[in-house]
Amino acid sequence: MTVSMTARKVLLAVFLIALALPPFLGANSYVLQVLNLSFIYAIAALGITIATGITGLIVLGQAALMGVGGYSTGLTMTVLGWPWWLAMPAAIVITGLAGAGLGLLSMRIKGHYLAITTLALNEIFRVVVLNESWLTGGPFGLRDIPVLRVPMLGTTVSQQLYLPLLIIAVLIYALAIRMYGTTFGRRMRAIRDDDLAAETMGVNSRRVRVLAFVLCSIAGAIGGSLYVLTFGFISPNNFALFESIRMVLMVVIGGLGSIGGTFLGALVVTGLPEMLRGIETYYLAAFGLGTVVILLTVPRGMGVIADWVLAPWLPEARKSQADQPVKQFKAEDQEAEDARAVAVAERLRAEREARAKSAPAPEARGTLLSVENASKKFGGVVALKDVSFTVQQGEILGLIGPNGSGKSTMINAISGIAPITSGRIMLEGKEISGQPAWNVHAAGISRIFQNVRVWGSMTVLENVMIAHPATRDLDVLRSTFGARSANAAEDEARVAALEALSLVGIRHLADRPASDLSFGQSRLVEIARGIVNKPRLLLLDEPGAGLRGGLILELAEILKDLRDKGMTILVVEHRIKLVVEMCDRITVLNLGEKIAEGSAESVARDPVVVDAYLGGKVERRRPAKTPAPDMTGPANPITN
Ligand SMILES: Nc1ncnc2c1ncn2[C@@H]1O[C@H](COP(=O)(O)OP(=O)(O)OP(=O)(O)O)[C@@H](O)[C@H]1O
Repeated sequence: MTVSMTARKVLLAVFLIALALPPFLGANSYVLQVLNLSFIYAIAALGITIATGITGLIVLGQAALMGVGGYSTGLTMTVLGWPWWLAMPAAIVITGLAGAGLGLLSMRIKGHYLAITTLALNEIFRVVVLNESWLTGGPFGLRDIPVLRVPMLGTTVSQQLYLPLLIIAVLIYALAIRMYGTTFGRRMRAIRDDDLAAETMGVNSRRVRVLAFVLCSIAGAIGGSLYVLTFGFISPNNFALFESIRMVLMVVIGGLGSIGGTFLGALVVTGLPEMLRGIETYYLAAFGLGTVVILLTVPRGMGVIADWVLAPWLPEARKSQADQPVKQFKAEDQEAEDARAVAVAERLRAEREARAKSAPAPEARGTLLSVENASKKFGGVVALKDVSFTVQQGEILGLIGPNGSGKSTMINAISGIAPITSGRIMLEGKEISGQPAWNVHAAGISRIFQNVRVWGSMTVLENVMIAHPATRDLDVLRSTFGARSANAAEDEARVAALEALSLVGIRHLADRPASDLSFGQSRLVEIARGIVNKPRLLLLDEPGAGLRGGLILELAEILKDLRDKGMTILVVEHRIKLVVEMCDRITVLNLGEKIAEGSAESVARDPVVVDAYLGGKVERRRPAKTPAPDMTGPANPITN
């Protein structure tokens, strides 16, 4: 049974109203204090969800960032005498700067090493606070910090601050959910799913990583500030390693990456141990056991419930993940997919033939890309050696060669993910070698990879929208707060993405999570993603690998269609029949060196090429003056 989106909105409203009621139902100060604490931790733990759950950067030192926020607030209020409304923004800026430093560090330190570095933050914070006691009060902490008061809301501090804390937490969570579905959220998720693919599709991973850490720190700072303003006292113990682990637990119980789940996780991790205090010494053991049972039985944690309720505000992929299990691709789906591919191929062919009758395809118009004496070494391995060739405007150039000849290395070098060791790569006279992948993409070069690399946690539409230039430079504030320019850019990217999906015949899959797709469909998503920015040069690394039947036909027709529309294409492909059918010219590599180039026919005649494919056996197999082999027939050694 599916429950309507309106019903879910009502459910959320009921939940929030129920959460607002305790002070009005006469809940005692202790209960309110525990709930206040859980709202504060919910805000701080959201930082971990943003950095770790959404962007994939493991943060194990959130309590330290919370501590920086807490101490900054406490010190500016006690030493400088600032009011809370000045102290809190100052704390956010100070902690945000610390986060930016962490982000810069994350460019050099990756994965588990980064996790260990953030873990060390806890210890660094503890040692600094303990040793600089002239400023921080050392082990005794800071006392008598003025707490916030809202007299009209009750007599005790916990009563007075209950509603403000709840409202602040709900607002911050609403902003985070909004950010998740906009361009910045998409870029974060793309980096988590596959950072290399993200970079080649124009995502500036450095900027996104730094911003993810800054947002994580801001959440920590707000949590730390509110802690100080609620309790009026802090000591190093309030922000120790144990607190970091507790916040990680909130995020994990909440279902890693689920924003709503983190809120529920914070309520459970803060509240449940207090409820279990009745069993005295065993309460923490019981809590630990309960956590393990939750994680074993519901690996997506409380995110299952939270995402289901919040579905009206979540992007389609998360929504459908919350509603139904991943769809398995079956044999009958494959048949339908094949029939669809053949139909698209026939449509494109008919359109192309009609175009050819009314107007001839544009001629090649000068050099678009020139590779000049490019060499690439991996330690002692020379993958490319002094390779030079050009790609002419509007042509399809095939790059072929036996296994290990350097084809993928060349594509990687052009697309900016594996810079050449020497030589130059020029795009219309401007050097692009040495540029990061996102700048190469912005210059007008798109690529698809040898192995399919779609972002599985996003919808097909989101996958394609990321690569559109309209949203590339939108900052987090403009896109989250829905500035008019940001909304217009989103609309432009959405329309272009749907057009690209139509062109490759899979518009009907736009709202499906990419993880649900077959291999062939994922390949088509990659092509749509590669062409949505209308690149000047499209690089394809074995686009036919793993495809068969109708999809191969469809691929060949799509590429010819793009070429007819003026797109320049450089394609690496092992299926020589496909290369011969599609390409205007062919360049051949062997052992990292260029050994031939020209038309399919001239390349096929070249004994050096045949020799490279047969590994030196050509002379024994074929007399020197035999006619050129038929590139499309099985007798040709290159085609087999
Ligand atoms: N990251 C790397 N580290 C070390 N050596 C590498 C790396 N990438 C490629 N090579 C080496 O460079 C050479 C060229 O590899 P490359 O993948 O470019 O060849 P290819 O022509 O694309 O092969 P295939 O057709 O099998 O994909 C090979 O000897 C390969 O082992």
